Amino acid sequence: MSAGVKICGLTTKQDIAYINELKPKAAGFVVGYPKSKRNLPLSEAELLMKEVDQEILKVAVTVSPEVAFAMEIEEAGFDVLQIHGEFDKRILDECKITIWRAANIKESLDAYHEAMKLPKQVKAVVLDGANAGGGKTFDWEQVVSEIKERTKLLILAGGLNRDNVAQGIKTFHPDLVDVSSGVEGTCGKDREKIQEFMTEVTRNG
Ligand SMILES: O=C(O)c1ccccc1NCC(=O)[C@H](O)[C@H](O)COP(=O)(O)O
Repeated sequence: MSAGVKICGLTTKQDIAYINELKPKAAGFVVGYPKSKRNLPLSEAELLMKEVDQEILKVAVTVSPEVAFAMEIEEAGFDVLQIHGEFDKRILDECKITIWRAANIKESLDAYHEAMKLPKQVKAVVLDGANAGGGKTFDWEQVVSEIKERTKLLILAGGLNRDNVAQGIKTFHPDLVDVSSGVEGTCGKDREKIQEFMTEVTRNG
């Protein structure tokens, strides 16, 4: 079966229209991280998220969230909370929401190995470039040669685009591929780029 696609960093009604037409598996909204050009206040992300078709997973993506913010995200109705940066484990006690833990690959793979050991509520590990949403790949060959343990779903992210996603799938056999920069135009997401990316994924399993 083909890898699913997550289109991340949605910010406009136009982006939502593309997603509802092209139907990736998941749609991501960056919240609580004003340093990002894709950041939205939670209330705005919630309004857009409610416009996303029912069958598409709605993912709130954030960095080092406090427990109270994780609770707000859950209450807003997102399906998944994707956590970059620090992970306060008390979130697991206070929230029931499915968590995807991001491992931003800088030098070591420690973050990946730690993420794989987390409790079952953490359903997936997102292998991402050094900087979230940075549009840059990491050293795939080096990383895949060091990954043995795989007890959760694997999501490949970081610098993917229509030209390299086939190789990424061949290298990691991920459950999902996650893209943001690679499907952007000058102003938000680009419909043609999303479509071409999704076609490549379908073609390459
Ligand atoms: O997109 C951001 O600016 C961002 C900021 C903080 C945390 C996560 C963020 N993005 C997450 C993603 O878009 C993806 O999970 C992933 O990093 C892929 O991004 P890209 O390399 O741009 O395709």
